[in-house]
Amino acid sequence: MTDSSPESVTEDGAPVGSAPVIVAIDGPAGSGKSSVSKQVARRLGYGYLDTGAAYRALAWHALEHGIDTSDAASVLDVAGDFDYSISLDPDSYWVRVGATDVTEAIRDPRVTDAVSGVARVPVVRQTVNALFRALVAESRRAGVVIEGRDITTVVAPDAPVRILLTAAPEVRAARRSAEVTTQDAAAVAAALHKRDTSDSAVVDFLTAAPGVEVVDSTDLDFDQTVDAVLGVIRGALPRATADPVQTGARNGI
Ligand SMILES: Nc1ncnc2c1ncn2[C@@H]1O[C@H](COP(=O)(O)OP(=O)(O)OP(=O)(O)O)[C@@H](O)[C@H]1O
Ligand SMILES: Nc1ccn([C@@H]2O[C@H](COP(=O)(O)O)[C@@H](O)[C@H]2O)c(=O)n1
Repeated sequence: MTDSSPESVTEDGAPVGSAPVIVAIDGPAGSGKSSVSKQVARRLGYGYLDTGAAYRALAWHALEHGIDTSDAASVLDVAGDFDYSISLDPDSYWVRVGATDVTEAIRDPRVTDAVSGVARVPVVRQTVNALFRALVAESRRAGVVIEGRDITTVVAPDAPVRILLTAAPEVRAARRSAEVTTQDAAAVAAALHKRDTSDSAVVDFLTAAPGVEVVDSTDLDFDQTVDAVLGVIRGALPRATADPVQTGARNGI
C-alpha cells in the first residue's frame, strides 16, 4: 500500500522509500570534483558522497599499522579491521575510522602518496563500491551527488546524470599547489600527475564513457563550474527532481 500522508516524505522532500536521484561525477586529481560536487549538492539540497575519502581513510589506516600500501596482501589484512564512516551532509562533512576523526589527516601528502596502492586492490574496490551504494540507498535524501573516478562507469553506470569534470593538467596542478603549503609547486604537480597515471591504469576517468557529459573547467572559475554542472543536471532531470523548491531543499539552484 502507498502511504500518501504528509509524513511519507523525508525532511528534504524525498518520498519515503524512493531511491535517491544520483548525480555521478568523475574526473582526475585536482579537477574540482569534491569542491564543485559539494556546492552542487548544497544548491540542490542533495547529499554529497566523496568516494575518494574511503580509499584515503583505508590508506591512512594502513599507514597507522605500518603497512606498505603497495603490498596488496597486507592491505587486505588491515582492511579486515577497518571501521569506516562518512557524513553525506555537504554542510557538515566528516570522515571517521572507528572513533577517530580523520577528515583532515586523510588529506596529508603522505596519505595522498599512498592511496593509489590501496585503490588498485580489486577486493577493496568491490567492498567500498558496495558500501557506497548502501550509503546512498540509506541516505533518505532526494538525491546524492557522488564523486570519484569510476562512479559514471562502475558504481552508478545507470545514474540519470553522469558527468566527467576535467581541466587542463597545468591548471589542476596550479589549483592544487595553491592549497598545499607544505610542498613546492613542482613537487605538488609531480605528485598529482603520478597519481593520475597510477589511478588511470585501474579505471578510466580521462575519457568520457558513452552518455557521459564533459564539463571542462580550464577556463571557468569556481562559480561558473558549479553553474555548468547545474546546467547539465537541469538538462537531464525532470524539473520536479532538479528543482529545489519542488524537492523542499533549503537553497536555490
Ligand atoms: N573552476 C575552478 N576554478 C578555480 N578553482 C577551482 C575550480 N574548481 C576547483 N577549484 C579549486 O581547485 C582545488 C582542487 O579542487 P578539489 O579538491 O575539489 O579537486 P578534486 O578533483 O576533488 O581533487 P582530488 O581528486 O585530488 O581530491 C580546490 O582548491 C578548489 O577550490
Ligand atoms: N571512485 C574512486 C575514488 C577515488 N579513488 C582513489 O582514491 C584516491 C583519492 O581520491 P580523491 O578523489 O580524494 O583524490 C584516488 O587517487 C584514487 O586512487 C578511486 O580509485 N576510485
